[in-house]
Amino acid sequence: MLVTGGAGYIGASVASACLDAGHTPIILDDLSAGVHAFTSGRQFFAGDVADGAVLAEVFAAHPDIAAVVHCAAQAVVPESVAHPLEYYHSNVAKTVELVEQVARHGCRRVLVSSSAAVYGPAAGPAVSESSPLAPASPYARSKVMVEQVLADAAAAGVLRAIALRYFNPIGADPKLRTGQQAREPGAVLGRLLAAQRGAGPFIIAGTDWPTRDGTGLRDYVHVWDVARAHVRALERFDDVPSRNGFVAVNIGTGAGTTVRELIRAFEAVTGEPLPVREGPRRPGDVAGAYARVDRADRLLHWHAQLSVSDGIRDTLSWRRVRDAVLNGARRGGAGAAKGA
Ligand SMILES: O=c1ccn([C@@H]2O[C@H](COP(=O)(O)OP(=O)(O)O[C@H]3O[C@H](CO)[C@H](O)[C@H](O)[C@H]3O)[C@@H](O)[C@H]2O)c(=O)[nH]1
Repeated sequence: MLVTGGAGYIGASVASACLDAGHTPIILDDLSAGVHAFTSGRQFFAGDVADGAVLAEVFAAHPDIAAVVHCAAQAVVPESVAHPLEYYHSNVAKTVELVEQVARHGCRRVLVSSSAAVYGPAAGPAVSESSPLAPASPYARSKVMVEQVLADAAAAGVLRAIALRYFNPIGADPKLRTGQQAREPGAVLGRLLAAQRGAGPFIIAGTDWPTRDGTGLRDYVHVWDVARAHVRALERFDDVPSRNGFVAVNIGTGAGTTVRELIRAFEAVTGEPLPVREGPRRPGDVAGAYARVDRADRLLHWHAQLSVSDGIRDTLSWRRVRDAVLNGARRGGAGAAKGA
């Protein structure tokens, strides 16, 4: 299968999970956010998902591509607020181009990255796929639009599509082939890592949320479970019932973790107390939600197997090898991909 964004955090994990399951991923990535080291030993085409010439080259070399896993996207919420047109162009317009091209090359299965960000804050705390959509940023709206584009194309018989709505992915490939590209990602686990290495206390962003301990609640799902969900969806693609050829599926653990619980889990994994301070809410933040995951279970025969502690442990392990992997000095852990 073709994996767009296959040199990024999630796409590279998907490519690894495909390899481990015996499916050869073909990676298409423009390396704007992805890293070249994650394509090491894998079939890789450098280019834009909307570039017809590159896609023609990909399909000429691999006419048997049965499905496209479309992970390439811009995904930084504040950046999307500052540069909405860039986000709609990259995420929506280029998806339209990609889908037209791949259908022209005879490939009619698309698995696309979507996000829990499509749901409104009022949908929580447990959100199912039929909870109301109320995307709160250009990034989130671009994901809703991508789903709509695919649903309409599916209804017209152009293709069939499955959208996976990820909750909060954490962790790294347990074999440490890939992980977060950034040294200290902006999301909460990156802030915990920064506090652990002495960059000042971790600030809890709000203690007056309507949750069991007053702190924000999220459904942290291990990126390897997320990657496995893609493999399941690809393997079951033609058996997944859908309305008019399109279906959206939540990818989460089905359980919420508060910030205080996350801190305790982090301290349990490291065995050290973490410097923590209570602070105000972040602007635009929400209390949060967790996924209802019965549809993933029913349609994909998938459920998360790894815990939040596993995600923390793999994040810490990844931090130790990250520089060596990105510099090409280390090609993942045991069982790293050999040339595909
Ligand atoms: O220093 C911090 C950072 C985060 N938090 C809390 O940790 C939880 C998780 O925060 P994240 O920023 O990790 O996750 P969000 O769900 O808020 O945001 C994530 O999902 C968004 C889409 O919904 C975007 O993709 C965003 O980039 C990504 O981080 C929240 O309760 C937040 O308030 C803190 O207490 N302190």
